[in-house]
Amino acid sequence: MVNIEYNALLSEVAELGLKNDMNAKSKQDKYLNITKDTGEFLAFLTKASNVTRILELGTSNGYSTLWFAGALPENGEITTIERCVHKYQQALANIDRARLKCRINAFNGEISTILPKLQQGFDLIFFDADRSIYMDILPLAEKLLAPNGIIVCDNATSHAHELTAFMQYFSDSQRYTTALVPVGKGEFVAYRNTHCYE
Ligand SMILES: C[S@@+](CC[C@H](N)C(=O)[O-])C[C@H]1O[C@@H](n2cnc3c(N)ncnc32)[C@H](O)[C@@H]1O
Repeated sequence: MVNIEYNALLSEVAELGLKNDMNAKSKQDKYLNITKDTGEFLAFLTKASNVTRILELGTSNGYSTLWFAGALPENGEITTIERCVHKYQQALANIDRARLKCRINAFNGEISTILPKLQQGFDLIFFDADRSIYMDILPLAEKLLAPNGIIVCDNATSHAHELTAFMQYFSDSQRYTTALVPVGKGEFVAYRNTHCYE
């Protein structure tokens, strides 16, 4: 898909997301998409860091998946996990429309159940799901992260109080270089310095 059509698709998915969230009866029904400038930041990070394997926790309707996938090279792949069937199906439909060349492995299920089944070596792991499980799944996520891999966590300023322990874990570790990027709802990034799986 050429750039101009791809941008139009991204705008359409974002707009439908906003409309959906305005009419949603509960938080579970909301798509809660990343902001457009967050998408631009994620695409920039993917390209500038030569990322080829991405793991996304929290697909929703696939808006952030499309930002990542559009920035991946043809041999790239993104694995994304969503537990809500309706959102997962919506994501599949959006991904289908994008006619992407890279591989997209979309899973419908619980993050904690699916993570142990994945192959190690993700260059980037994006956290955008239920924040209360992040500390529990951290050991599994670290196992899956490639040497010199990057962790990105959304809502780092909008819900900073819920992410204190998570961000502190990386900031206190010699093995990571971290930054809080003031884009969208706040993107916390942690770069793994060394070649170690612990
Ligand atoms: C903030 S939304 C993700 C938005 C998406 N990244 C985007 O920007 O388009 C969080 C999603 O994670 C899903 N989710 C939350 N906790 C989960 C879990 N433990 N396992 C699987 N999916 C989960 C929710 O159903 C919700 O759709």
